[in-house]
Amino acid sequence: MANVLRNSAKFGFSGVLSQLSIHSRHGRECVSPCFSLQQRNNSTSPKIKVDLDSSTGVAVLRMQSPPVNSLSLDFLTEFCINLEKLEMDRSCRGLIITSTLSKVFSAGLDIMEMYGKSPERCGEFWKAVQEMWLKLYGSNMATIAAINGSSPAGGCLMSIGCDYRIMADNPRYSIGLNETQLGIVAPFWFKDTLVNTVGNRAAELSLELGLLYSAPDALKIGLVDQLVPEDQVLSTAQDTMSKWLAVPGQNTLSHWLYRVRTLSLSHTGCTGSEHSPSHWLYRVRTLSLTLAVPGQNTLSHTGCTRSEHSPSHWLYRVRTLSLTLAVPGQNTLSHTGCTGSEYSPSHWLYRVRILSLTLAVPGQNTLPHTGCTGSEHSLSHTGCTGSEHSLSHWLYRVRILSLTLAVPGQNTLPHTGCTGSEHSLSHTGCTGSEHTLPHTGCTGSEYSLSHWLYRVRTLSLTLAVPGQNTLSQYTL
Ligand SMILES: CCCCCCCCCCC/C=C/C(=O)SCCNC(=O)CCNC(=O)[C@H](O)C(C)(C)COP(=O)(O)OP(=O)(O)OC[C@H]1O[C@@H](n2cnc3c(N)ncnc32)[C@H](O)[C@@H]1OP(=O)(O)O
Repeated sequence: MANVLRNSAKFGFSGVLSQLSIHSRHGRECVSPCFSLQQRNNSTSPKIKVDLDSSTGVAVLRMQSPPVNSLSLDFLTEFCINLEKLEMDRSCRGLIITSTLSKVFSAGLDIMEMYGKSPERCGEFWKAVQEMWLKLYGSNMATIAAINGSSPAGGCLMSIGCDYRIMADNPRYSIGLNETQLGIVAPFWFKDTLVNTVGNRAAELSLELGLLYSAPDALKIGLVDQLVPEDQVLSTAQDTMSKWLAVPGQNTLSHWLYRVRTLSLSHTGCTGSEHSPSHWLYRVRTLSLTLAVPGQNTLSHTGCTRSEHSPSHWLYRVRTLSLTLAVPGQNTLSHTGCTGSEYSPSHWLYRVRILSLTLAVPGQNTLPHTGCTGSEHSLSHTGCTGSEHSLSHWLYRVRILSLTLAVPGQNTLPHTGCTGSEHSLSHTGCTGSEHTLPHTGCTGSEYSLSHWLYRVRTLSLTLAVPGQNTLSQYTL
């Protein structure tokens, strides 16, 4: 193990990944539909065993790949095939994932896959990792991880990709995204999933320090939901599953809406051109930010040359910052107008973020960071042209009006200066069917206004960026 990690470090993960980026530029396709699972599975001995109980509609997926259920390309391929089959089987409503090995749930990504492989193989492997997460996190089944052993890194990702986590109450077992400790950085979508699970601060600490939590500590921070004696992990998962399945429609709207944000902002819906969000998200977020090392040229596009921060510290923050501001098709941080040393990035980014969130006025070009040259943060910039409205007055009204009165398809926001159809749903910039309202199951007039407003509000807050496409929500 140590040798593997040493070799990986010697040859450099970043080298591998930059090779991968070149490969991606030419070969990247949509993750899900184009992913040729069948072609990749060369393994003969099954690494996954699935038992579906047709009376309960619950499947138990057992990982059985000694010594440690590491996530190799073969393993992931088999895992995804099985998941896909279950997903398509309408009789299956719940999925429990566990391990047949003693002491280990999964050791995470197979280190050997990240060492000395061709760019093509790296690309296949990395797609498979993403596919595993997308399928799990986007599953329509209720999913429970029955964690009966250690679950570091990719194993932890697999666990937090599930709806619920039950872990063996054994302090020798650990779980967490420890990549930083290995000298690599957890991709942003690992981070997003962790944030969704344990919250910002715990995720921040966890990622910067590369922490592995013992089972009791994992429970304390909410990384797992329940600890039970080791021999009861599976039975508890089965009991818990029956409760999940008793919730009407649990795996439809509420389940999905919560996840759609993470999924849509990540890299689902990869469909096209070089500047598609997926391309951008993958390359800029993962590559630039993962490979960024202060003092080296990788961060030069951010204008940041400071070396006083440790990489993990920096990477975590830069990643968050860039994710917040990145605008596809533009240079990530330059559009913030941060051109000199007078503002540290954190200073600037904090302000930009607050300003964007508070001053943005739908339908107007309120905070085009690119064009801000001086007086841009004055009140007039908000579109408020007279002294009769104080800033707080304006912001209060706009915010309330925007959120409360918006009725899709109508021009309910004149106060904001919107003059056309821009407050119809299309205003959200949804360009594909995946981000449209039907996605929520809401199809029109059968819903009352309050029903609608509730959904619109959630959707608007979640997806809508006036005048921009949905995925640039991270500009907020
Ligand atoms: C191609 C794309 C390149 C992208 C590069 C950029 C990177 C981007 C970021 C990627 C994010 C990474 C996510 C990951 O998951 S990285 C993997 C991290 N995993 C770990 O740190 C776990 C390491 N393992 C352990 O801690 C222990 O093994 C464990 C607690 C799981 C079990 O302990 P136990 O004592 O029971 O077993 P051993 O340690 O003795 O191990 C037994 C054998 O298994 C081998 N092993 C262990 N882990 C792995 C692994 N992850 N991959 C491959 N092999 C593994 C170990 O070497 C032992 O083998 P030998 O018996 O032959 O020595």
